[in-house]
Amino acid sequence: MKKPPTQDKTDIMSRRTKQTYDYGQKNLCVLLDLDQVLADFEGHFITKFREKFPDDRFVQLDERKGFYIKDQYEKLDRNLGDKVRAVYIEKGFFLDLPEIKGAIPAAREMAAMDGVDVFICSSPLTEYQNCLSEKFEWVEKHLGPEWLDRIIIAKDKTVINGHILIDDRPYINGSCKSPAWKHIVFTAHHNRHVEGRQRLDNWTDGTWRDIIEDFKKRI
Ligand SMILES: O=c1ccn([C@@H]2O[C@H](COP(=O)(O)O)[C@@H](O)[C@H]2O)c(=O)[nH]1
Ligand SMILES: [Mg+2]
Repeated sequence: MKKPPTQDKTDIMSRRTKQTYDYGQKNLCVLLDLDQVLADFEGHFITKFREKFPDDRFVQLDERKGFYIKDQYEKLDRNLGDKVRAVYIEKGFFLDLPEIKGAIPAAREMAAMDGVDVFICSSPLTEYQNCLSEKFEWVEKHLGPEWLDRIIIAKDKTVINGHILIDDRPYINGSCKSPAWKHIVFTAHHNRHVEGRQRLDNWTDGTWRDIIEDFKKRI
């Protein structure tokens, strides 16, 4: 465990988070996914897809099934896969994602809670050219520049340390077979068929506070 700093309060890491030092207490480390947890990827996708391809078939939100939109559209028509991709790799797509209702005030309140550190943990598209910088811009625009130091970009979230990962992707696999975090599934249309998982359904009914308080007691 890290030793407490001697006197240098300008140490950059101690400014970034309510850092856990070896004072015999521990902060709960919460990892928040970005797309479909803080930012409405699916809703924005449909709007943009219908604008760009008004004559094509599309999948209504309440008919979504499976994590990747592209996979479901390709089942409708195999030519739709490239059109789906064209929508979300376009410049501005990630920057213009609307907020998931209540996510921003909840993230701010969570980060201000005693004994809680919050990070944003997001996977980039492999076609990262617009997506990567726009994820940072989105966080700066919606949460503020002080949150830029809390962004973790990882293709493989299983190797990231933390106590809780709140993420809409129902199955998160990677090279670490027993990740440090407990996965709380953030409910989305595409994952509502998945059973037997601890969930957070929304940011508006206050249940996120109960989850955080419960985990604070367990660490
Ligand atoms: O249908 C799709 C296609 C791509 N994505 C992308 O996957 C990652 C997931 O990111 P998280 O921040 O971990 O949610 C991201 O690059 C999306 O653009 C998707 O979510 N759905
Ligand atoms: Mg997501």
